[in-house]
Amino acid sequence: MCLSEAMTVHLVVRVSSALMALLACSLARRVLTAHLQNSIMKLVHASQIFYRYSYQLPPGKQNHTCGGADKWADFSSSKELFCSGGSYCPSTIQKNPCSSGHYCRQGSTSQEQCFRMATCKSQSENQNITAYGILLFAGLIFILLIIYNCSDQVLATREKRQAKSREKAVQSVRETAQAREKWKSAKDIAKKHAVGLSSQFSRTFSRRKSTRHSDQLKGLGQAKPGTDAALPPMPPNEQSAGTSKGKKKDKSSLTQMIHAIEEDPNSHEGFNLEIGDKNIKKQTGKAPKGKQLHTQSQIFKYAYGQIEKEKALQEQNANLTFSGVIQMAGDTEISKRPPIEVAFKDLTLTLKGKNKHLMRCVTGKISPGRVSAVMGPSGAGKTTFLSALAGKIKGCTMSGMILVNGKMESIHSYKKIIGFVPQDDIVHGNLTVEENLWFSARCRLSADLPKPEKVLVVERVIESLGLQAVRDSLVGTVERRGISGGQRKRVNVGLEMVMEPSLLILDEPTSGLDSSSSNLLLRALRREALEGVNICMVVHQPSYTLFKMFDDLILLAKGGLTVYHGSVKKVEEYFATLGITVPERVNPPDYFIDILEGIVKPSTSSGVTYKQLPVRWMLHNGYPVPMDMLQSSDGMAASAGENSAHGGSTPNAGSDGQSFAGDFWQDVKCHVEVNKDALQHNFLKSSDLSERITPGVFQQYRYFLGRGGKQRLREARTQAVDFLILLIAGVCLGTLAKVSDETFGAIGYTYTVIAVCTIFATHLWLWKVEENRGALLLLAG
Ligand SMILES: Nc1ncnc2c1ncn2[C@@H]1O[C@H](COP(=O)(O)OP(=O)(O)OP(=O)(O)O)[C@@H](O)[C@H]1O
Repeated sequence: MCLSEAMTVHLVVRVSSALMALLACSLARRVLTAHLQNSIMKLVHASQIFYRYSYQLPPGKQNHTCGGADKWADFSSSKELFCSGGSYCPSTIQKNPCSSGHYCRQGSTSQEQCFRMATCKSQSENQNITAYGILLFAGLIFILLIIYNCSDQVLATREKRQAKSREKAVQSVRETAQAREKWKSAKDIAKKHAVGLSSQFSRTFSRRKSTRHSDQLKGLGQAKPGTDAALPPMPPNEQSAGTSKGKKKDKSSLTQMIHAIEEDPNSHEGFNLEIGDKNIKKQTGKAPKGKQLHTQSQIFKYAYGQIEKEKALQEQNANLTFSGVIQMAGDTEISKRPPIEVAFKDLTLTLKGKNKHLMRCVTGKISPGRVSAVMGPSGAGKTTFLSALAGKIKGCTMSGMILVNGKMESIHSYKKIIGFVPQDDIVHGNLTVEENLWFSARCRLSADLPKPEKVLVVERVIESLGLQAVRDSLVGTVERRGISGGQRKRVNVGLEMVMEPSLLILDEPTSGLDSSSSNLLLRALRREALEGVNICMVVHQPSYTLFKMFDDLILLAKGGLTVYHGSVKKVEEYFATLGITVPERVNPPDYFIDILEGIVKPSTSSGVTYKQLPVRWMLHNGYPVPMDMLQSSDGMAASAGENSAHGGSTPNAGSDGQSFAGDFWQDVKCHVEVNKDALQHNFLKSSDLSERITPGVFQQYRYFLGRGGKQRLREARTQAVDFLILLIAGVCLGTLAKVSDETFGAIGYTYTVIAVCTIFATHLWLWKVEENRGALLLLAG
């Protein structure tokens, strides 16, 4: 009975049942009593879930019953329960050694044939598959080497092709522009000649005409029948057709040309652009939407052609007359964005839970088409002010009003057309400059805008931020050096510019930039303002030239109090009314900020102190002044601004006398409030008034996947090295660790886990070292 049972056991079932039995045995031995074991065994038996093992009789006990197989046995202490490895047991009484070319694992009832390239000596328990291992190892190394060497090539080839078609487009546009210039100058010459000729003709004709006319007059009465004079006068064209055909035809076409030139001296009639927008314009009758353009080269040609045209228009603008400006304003070519004007009245922000004022009684507005600078000492609340404007403030209660386009609407309703550039970088280091901009444009521009138009937007931004030279360069990460810091800052700004915002808010975009880069950036922003964009930015220590490039200034004192808000041109005039004059050769913004910091004592005859400046501004504009501020300005109480600036108490603060539990409770409350705000900010939907339909979630997810793929491909080199290290580690440890049936290679697995952890820990450490190295280099410098 035992034998027949043993012979019917299938290999797979046997292994699984052995595994189950092993686990159960080792556990049961420790935990269960013998009685419990028997009960379980009976249960298992009755359920018929498990098959029994191939059983081998103890040596020398031929008549031994097979009852032992029905009992649980501890595998680790009595191996002989199974047919031992290297032999096979066709019956319970027979044990044969495994022959060469075969292998017999523990508990075998027959010997197994070795695989083709594997070697099996006689009495082998396992086949030797080293050859397979070497092949696999070589194959994996080969694949990793391919990834290491070619991963960059895939993207590089694509980029090269794109760059080529772009170069071609630039070349063609340049040629077109040159040809256009030639055509224009030829036309000018022709025009001059034509005008000369026409005056000559008119003189000759008028002479002849007068002669003929007098002849006609003379001959009217004496004309003989059958002569010309008797006939009614012919229309001039017919006349010319009838008589001196050649000359007169010349004259008429010349006249037409003169008229054409006189009507539109800039027309390029007779001059066909290869893929110029003018041609398309003629077909559609209005500005092209790029729908007809399909190939990359066509799209680039269109974009560059358009940019060239805009440049020419700008050059013309430089010496525009007043009437020219009026014409320009009506020109549909200059696209205007939907305007966003933000007005704020008595804006006060108080930190929840702590009752600390971050900003107080700020009143004013920022307008479309103007560039406003927010300045003030460090910690004055500039970033807080920008965040409040953009509707990004969290953990604060806000009082006062914010009006958008004169209405009480939530700023969130316009979020699709509001760009926000934070202080920290938002670029992706392992994408190129162009890829970063393109991703932002695709996700945030209107979904129905055709691709060529999006390309045009991106190209325009690259051009205006002076990023052409680095457009194909990686932005760079800690591990991989990329573009310079200044260029990186510009890319940050570009990410928001490509979404064509109506309100653009920037937090210190010029920090860390040299004066020429700052100038370039501000010029680009001014160009945006020309399109009606409302620009508001925090700027630190601008040079005088830069300062003069702003339209408006919002000067904040510590505690988020306004000291001045108005035109840049009038700031010195205002401070002069307070008796504060900027000394010679001192940069006005630097001087004002030094005063607000308390570093410089204003040289004033009126005795105004820096603490009084916010109240003076309020009184100057007739704004209501809170009592505590009024008292503080009179020197009767501690200044609210000063308190806030130094992190002290404000209206209801009284933490000094609070117990630890009270403080803790305040902190918890504050934390909850901040999280609540964050949740509301992310999940509460406000109505969309931006009139822009951006790509849907799935479309954006598709773009995101594309970007992710590129990033992974860029990191492929590092990952290939990681896998190579893992592979070698695995081979080494695998060779060292003995794999046996009892442990199921658990030691090998443990080693591998340790190796993986070590490698990742090393990576982390390396990143830290890199970061610190950067910091140390800075310190050393
Ligand atoms: N969420 C907040 N929790 C606690 N304090 C805050 C919070 N937000 C701002 N503050 C405090 O408000 C003050 C103004 O901060 P803000 O970052 O607006 O200053 P800033 O003028 O932009 O400074 P800097 O020029 O140095 O960037 C600081 O004292 C800051 O500690």
